[in-house]
Amino acid sequence: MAINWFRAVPKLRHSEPEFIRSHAFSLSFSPTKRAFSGSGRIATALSSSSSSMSYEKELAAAKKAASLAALLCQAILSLSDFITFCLRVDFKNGNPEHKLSIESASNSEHDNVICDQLRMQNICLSKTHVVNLPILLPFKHLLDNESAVVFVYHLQETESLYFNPDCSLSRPMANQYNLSSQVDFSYWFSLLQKVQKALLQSDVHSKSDKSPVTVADYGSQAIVSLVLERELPCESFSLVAEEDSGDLRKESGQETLERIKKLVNDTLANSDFSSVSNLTTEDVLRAIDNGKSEGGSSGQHWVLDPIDGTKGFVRGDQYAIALGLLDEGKVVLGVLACPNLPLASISGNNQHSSYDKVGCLFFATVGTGTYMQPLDGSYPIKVHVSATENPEEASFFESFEAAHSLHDLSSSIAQKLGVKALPVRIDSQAKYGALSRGDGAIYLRFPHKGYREKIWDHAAGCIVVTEAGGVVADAAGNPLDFSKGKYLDLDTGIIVTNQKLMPLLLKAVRESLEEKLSSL
Ligand SMILES: Nc1ncnc2c1ncn2[C@@H]1O[C@H](COP(=O)(O)O)[C@@H](OP(=O)(O)O)[C@H]1O
Ligand SMILES: [Mg+2]
Repeated sequence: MAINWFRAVPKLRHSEPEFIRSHAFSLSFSPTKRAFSGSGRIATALSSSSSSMSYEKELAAAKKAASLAALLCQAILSLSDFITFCLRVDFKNGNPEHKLSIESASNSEHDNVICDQLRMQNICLSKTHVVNLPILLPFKHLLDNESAVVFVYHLQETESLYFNPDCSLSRPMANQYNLSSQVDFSYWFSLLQKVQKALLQSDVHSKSDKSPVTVADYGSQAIVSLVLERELPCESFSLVAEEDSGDLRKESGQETLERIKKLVNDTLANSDFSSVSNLTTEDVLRAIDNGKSEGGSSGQHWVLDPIDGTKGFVRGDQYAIALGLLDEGKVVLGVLACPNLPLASISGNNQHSSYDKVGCLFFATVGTGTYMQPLDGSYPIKVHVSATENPEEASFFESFEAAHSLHDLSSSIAQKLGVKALPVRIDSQAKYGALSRGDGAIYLRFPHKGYREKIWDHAAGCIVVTEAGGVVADAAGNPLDFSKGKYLDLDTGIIVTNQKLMPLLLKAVRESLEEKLSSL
């Protein structure tokens, strides 16, 4: 037996990972632990190199797939015929009921509906106007709220205007437009009052079928599915992914489907996969539907969120293409492409970075650590979570969207820990990526009651953080269980930090949850 092993080694290094799992080491290789058991020189050598040897090829394929999908998403964001304008009003008190969000794509009904409504209000708000206007909006008076954030998009430009209760503008907008709190907002006040009325009267926000995010979501899923299938030909290819082709197969989905096909073909044509680029709509639909698997505790399953943080994507903020690999129910590989994440730290304490370089790829395989590589393809570096033992120095991450996580609860936990920095609120699993390189030390996620977390929202992020030395757990301190199908069965929430801070964090979480319960 030992001689057989010895002979198999050089061959296995270049052979299919499936072959390793199913045949050669059936007696000595544990698929669950991903390790070789046995004794002596050969077994030791094998066990020390087993994970990198087994997942090398999968990782290379996953990196290619995620990078290409990221390229596609960026291309979509830069297409003028998709995002002509998008006005979003978001209230800082975090109450989702008070949220008004309008996302629009040019040449679509949305623009026309909004423009018609505005015309009826005697406002001529052409696309050019929207682009050039720094929309100054003292929403405090308009909606009797604490403060508001307005986002105006055009092509790749994104401006964020922060209005304080005293109607002054927060930086950097004030600087950028050379404005000060002395500016007379009265003209804008009346204009925007009318705009808001018009927007509320229109029902555009319910018609989102042609939005760029739809095309990007499907396109990204199709690309990842095609690349993985091509790179890792294997009979039992299984993909658990967020989207399915149901809506695209309907009559109403045909225009969107054509757009997706074109973008997917264009993206592949400009890549190593140019030979796959003449896809028909049926090819695209089939690639999307590859993601119908349910996952589970046996075998291998790829887990994909084609655009995680869709709200951030539309806002022009953070989003991620997240790809994980489950093997016997455990996450063994993860890749996160974060096209908008600065290469420099985004911790609450980093006041100085200009964030001019963005786009990061994080990747990890079990037992080999986590790496971050700029999306432009330059060299990867090994990353580690923050080593801080002092919660006062730790800044923490949470969802940008208050509807996705209870900000009040996080704030109570942070207060108990003595965290001084303000929360860093960003969308998507970019939080896991940022945490893995030590930008902050804690990530807190407490969904509203009844919400069930999905595996594609955490699989890649989880291994990226754990391989960088962090711990990902539910609110009771249990590791996340990815073996139950599409959903994670969780105790209350998800908390992430380094090993030293975890006991303190768990204590603060327990106390805050008890207080919350007793106040009900
Ligand atoms: N009510 C809710 N509570 C918690 N998470 C939610 C939610 N509604 C949607 N989500 C999930 O939150 C993800 C985004 O996470 P984050 O808040 O960290 O950006 C979404 O991923 P998608 O954007 O891929 O749909 C979605 O799966
Ligand atoms: Mg998601």
